[in-house]
Amino acid sequence: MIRTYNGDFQQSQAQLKFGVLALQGAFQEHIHMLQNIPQVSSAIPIRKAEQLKTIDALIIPGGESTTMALVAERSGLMEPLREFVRSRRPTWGTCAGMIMLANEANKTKKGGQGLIGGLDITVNRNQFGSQIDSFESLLHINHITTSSDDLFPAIFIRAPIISSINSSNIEVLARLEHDVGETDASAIVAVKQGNLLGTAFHPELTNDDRIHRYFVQLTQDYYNTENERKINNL
Ligand SMILES: NC(=O)CC[C@H](N)C(=O)O
Repeated sequence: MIRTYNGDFQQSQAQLKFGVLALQGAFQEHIHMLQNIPQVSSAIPIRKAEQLKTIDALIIPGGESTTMALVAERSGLMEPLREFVRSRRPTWGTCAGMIMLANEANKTKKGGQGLIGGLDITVNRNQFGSQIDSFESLLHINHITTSSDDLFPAIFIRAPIISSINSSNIEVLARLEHDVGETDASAIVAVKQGNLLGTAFHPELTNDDRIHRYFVQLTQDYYNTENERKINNL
């Protein structure tokens, strides 16, 4: 028997509740992907701070990080989102979502833009400029792909890159692998730091749910360990 986060005993697997920030951008696609994963009991759009208390893990989708930050600030969500990340609950940002999770962003709008923070990285917004707005690339991703036969189809749309890693706790999960315009093949496009994930691309726009499954597994492992720790301390 597994004890879930809220202390209930379940017969089989932990049933995890996921939220997807739904202020703007590609949130519906994430919700659909999550709903098809067995350990996920619910995947709901998050628009209010109170809803954050009801979920075990969060995805921040792609879209436009400046708009997302503005709406989050207006809805009183910015500080609760920071608190969610500080509480160590698993959080994954894709594209604009990764920008929101970065501690530092370059090429921000005039006067800067609000960030949730948590990932000790610097991101360059709109790295590929208008010349290469969108492209698809097959990537090796740590923990996700195992050989050159099962690479991940990564869709980049006005994407950022991770221009600097500012902590030894960051694990690089993926690099571009091919030069794209002026951007070198070594550019970092996916990272992990504890329970935080950041991907510069859009896995929810593919048919490949391996990163979603990985995120769900990471969430399940985290709560299993937490519960064991709590039970041992009883
Ligand atoms: N597809 C995306 O999420 C684009 C990100 C967008 N360029 C931003 O800066 O927020």
